Amino acid sequence: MALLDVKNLSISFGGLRAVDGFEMQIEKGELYGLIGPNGAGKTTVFNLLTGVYKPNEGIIKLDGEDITGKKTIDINKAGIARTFQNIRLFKQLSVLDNVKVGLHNHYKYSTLEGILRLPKYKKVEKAMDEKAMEILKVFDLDGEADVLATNLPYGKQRKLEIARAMATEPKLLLLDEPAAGMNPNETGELMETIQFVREHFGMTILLIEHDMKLVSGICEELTVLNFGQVLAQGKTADVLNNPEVISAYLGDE
Ligand SMILES: Nc1ncnc2c1ncn2[C@@H]1O[C@H](COP(=O)(O)OP(=O)(O)OP(=O)(O)O)[C@@H](O)[C@H]1O
Repeated sequence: MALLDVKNLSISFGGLRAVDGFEMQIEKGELYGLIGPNGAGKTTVFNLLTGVYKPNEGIIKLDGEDITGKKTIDINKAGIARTFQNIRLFKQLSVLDNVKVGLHNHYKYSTLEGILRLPKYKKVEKAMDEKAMEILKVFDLDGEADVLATNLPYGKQRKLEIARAMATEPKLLLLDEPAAGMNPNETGELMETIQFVREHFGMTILLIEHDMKLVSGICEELTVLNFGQVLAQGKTADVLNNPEVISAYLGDE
């Protein structure tokens, strides 16, 4: 059974069918790329997978569970976490606190326990600090735990966003253009981070990316979207050599 199984997914905005009959199956542990020209509908697919938009048609199953049309928070609890095209960190919080935000699905105390700083609150906060530090160590960000997120260099902000997503303990990690705005060195490090996350956590990863070096370097499978529809799907090398795919990209220049 595929970890992510999407069938006939569609959404329209006014007269525009932004995503049209979209299908995709991702197996556990796969590193999968979603590519396509600007405006093809890639981010809209992510927004459908994460409950930001409800589809007009179609079914989304995660690990056998129907998550179609559920709220974002419930989809995150079911096991999908994401990062955004424009990094969305809590910029005025510390690196440690950003990761703790991601832990809140799994660590609970009541509002009253929090306001009154009761022993349960203190115990849970301590456990969260320890867990967040553990995650930061894995991402080699523990040295910057107390730094405000806004003061991290760009590449590390991206890494922190991935660390925060991983703190929610997802089954599937969605990365929306992780290399956007990066120089070649930062992109190289990002590729290593993504491969590390896949290997260390056995994570299944779906990423949207325009950087073909990154896509061909780390993705095993690809889906190409064009005008909301799947243009090609399969092994990365085969898809990138597909003449229809090449012409869709040249048409975009
Ligand atoms: N909320 C919305 N309301 C109206 N139109 C929308 C909405 N969201 C997306 N669209 C339209 O749907 C189409 C697909 O947009 P989307 O952002 O998914 O493309 P994309 O493939 O991610 O593009 P890019 O690579 O430039 O980020 C575009 O024409 C966009 O204008």
